This record gives sequence, structure tokens and C-alpha cells, in this order.
Amino acid sequence: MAIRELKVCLLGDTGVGKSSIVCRFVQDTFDLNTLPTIGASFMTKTVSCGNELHKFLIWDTAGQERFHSLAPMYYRGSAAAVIVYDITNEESFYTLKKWVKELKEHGPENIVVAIAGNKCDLSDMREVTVKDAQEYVKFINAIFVETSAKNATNVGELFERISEQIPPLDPSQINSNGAFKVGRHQVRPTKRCC
Ligand SMILES: Nc1nc2c(ncn2[C@@H]2O[C@H](COP(=O)(O)OP(=O)(O)OP(=O)(O)O)[C@@H](O)[C@H]2O)c(=O)[nH]1
Repeated sequence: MAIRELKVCLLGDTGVGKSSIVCRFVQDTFDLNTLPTIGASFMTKTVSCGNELHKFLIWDTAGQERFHSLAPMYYRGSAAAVIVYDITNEESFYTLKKWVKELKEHGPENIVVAIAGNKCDLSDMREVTVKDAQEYVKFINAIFVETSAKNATNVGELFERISEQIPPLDPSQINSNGAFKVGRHQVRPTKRCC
């Protein structure tokens, strides 16, 4: 089975739950008292998709404005970007739109974009309706799911949907040992933390 390394970055306002989504996906854990990410953190997880194994190299970026200028390092060469907003915070939905614009202008041409409306366990405090989010996402032609890192709602599905959107490898790109030849999306991780 071919193993493909796919760089994925998470973008979005501070506090929307990017690190929590990654921790839920990779470790199946959740912490109510997280600290803001400094710079970025890195984790990996491998999932199967059809005849391939997708090894996600996940860069969880810091949402604080002072780290904004670092973001291109993480979305450059990414096969997919997950842009997260908090359904209880309308401001974070505006920030999401800025990230979509930045990716369109400066991101990789064929990047798969997934929008995650996180904290859907707090729907009684909702400020962004599903309808508004769906209309916007349809307009930009992206994947959309509402997630709860807390309750584990749709977190696995989010990455499954991304996997499904990555075009399968051309057989000529696979070595006889099943490994994927080094390609545009492959990166060498340099640090590991959560
Ligand atoms: N109720 C609820 N709280 C959540 C959820 N996801 C994250 N949180 C909480 O939201 C806060 C911020 O979560 P983080 O994962 O640190 O947010 P972040 O987007 O990584 O923030 P930065 O690192 O500053 O960019 C923490 O207190 C989390 O416990 C969720 O799905 N539901």
C-alpha cells in the first residue's frame, strides 16, 4: 500500500480550538485549560484511504495576531488547510474569511480547503448559523463540517473528507516498495510537540 505524506496546516483565530481539534484527532484527548500555541506545533497521524495510506503531517499554527507572519511557512507546500472558526464567536468567522483570501492569493494552487465550525457542543451560544456558513462555503467550494473537539463530534470525519479530496496517486508515482516518490507535498518535519 502506498504511503503518502501530506502536509496539512490549521489556521484561524486564537482560541477557536485548532490545537484541541488536532489533539482530539491524533490522541483522542481534550483539555479545557489549554495554553495558546506559540509559533506552531507539529503532530502526525496516518489514516487509510482507498488503496493508500495518508500520513498527515499536521502543523497547528498559532492564532494570535503576532504570529500571523509565520503562517506562510506552514501553508506553503500544504496539500490541505483546515481553517477553523468558533461557532459562538462571529468575529472568528470574519477572520476565517481573511484566511481564505490569503490562501487564495498566496497559498498552493491546488490546496484542499476545509472549514471547521468548532465548539458545536455550545450551540445554545451560537453566533454563526449553519446556513450562513454553508452559503459561504458553497461560494468558495470548500469542505465544511461543524466540529466539537470536546465531544469528538466530526473531528475524524473532517480529516476523512480531506483524504477523500486528495486525488489518488498515479501508479507511475509509486515505487516498487509501495512508498510514494518525493513530491511537492512532502516535507521533512523538524520538531514535534503538542
Ligand atoms: N466547549 C468547547 N471548548 C473547546 C472546544 N475546542 C476547544 N475548546 C476550548 O477552547 C479553548 C481554546 O482552545 P485551543 O485549542 O487552545 O485554541 P487554538 O485555536 O489552538 O488557540 P491558539 O493556540 O491561541 O491559536 C480551550 O479552553 C479549549 O478547551 C470545543 O469543541 N468545545
